[in-house]
Amino acid sequence: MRIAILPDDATIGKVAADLIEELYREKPNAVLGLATGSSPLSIYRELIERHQAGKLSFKEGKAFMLDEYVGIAADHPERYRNVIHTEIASHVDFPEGCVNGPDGNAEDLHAACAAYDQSIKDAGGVDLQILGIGSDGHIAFNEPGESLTCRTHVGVLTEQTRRDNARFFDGDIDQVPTHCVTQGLGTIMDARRLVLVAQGKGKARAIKELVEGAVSAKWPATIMQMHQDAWVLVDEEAASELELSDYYREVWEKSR
Ligand SMILES: N[C@@H]1[C@@H](O)[C@H](O)[C@@H](COP(=O)(O)O)O[C@@H]1O
Repeated sequence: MRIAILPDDATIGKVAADLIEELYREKPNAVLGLATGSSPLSIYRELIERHQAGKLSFKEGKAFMLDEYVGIAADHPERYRNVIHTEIASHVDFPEGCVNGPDGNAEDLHAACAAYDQSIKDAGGVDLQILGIGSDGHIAFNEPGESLTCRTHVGVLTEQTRRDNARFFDGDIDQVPTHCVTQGLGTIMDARRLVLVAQGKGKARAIKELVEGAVSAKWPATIMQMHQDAWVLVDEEAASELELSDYYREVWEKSR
């Protein structure tokens, strides 16, 4: 893994956006994997700025989202499809209909999950997947105990995740949906590059497990240790429990 301990969120956004800009320069029809949550917002701000400055275009691109709540109202601002529209898609130039997300309101959720995996395959796979991480080590909505190879599926959110996400639902855990549809860890691992970002003390334990823990379903993000091109971009607080942080800093400096 490439581990970067960076001074602040703005720098995390810049480093991740550099990777995405480089991708679209080399491959204008690249497929980008989009994540929700607060962690990727600095990346989206950078991408929008670069797009508005004429340096970056997604006009031949496609995007796939990671996950969605089940049963959330179509016009709910926290429906991930709406969040992605607000935070990034409406500000850049992906062609109409080219930003895809799993359907949490499908009549047959299992069929919709299988169809979603197929649509990612049909698009040629994800070139670069942006990821955040839950405080319990989940990526997308793959909670502890999930199969390390699963495909897009219906999942049950842990109480910790619902508590963490209650801040987006008037601080009321009862308003947070109990189920989700999510790309599986197997689906995510098929992306050609993974770029995970994390900020703040609340992510320190999950980052320690991700980078230095044993690969295990208890901490689903640890599966990234098995990926050949995984980047972990964190701030000082999120890196604060890493035992080998001095070494990671040295490697990062020497490999630039
Ligand atoms: N499903 C999302 C994840 O994709 C996200 O990475 C995580 C962290 O969120 P945040 O970045 O707001 O801390 O929580 C949510 O539950």
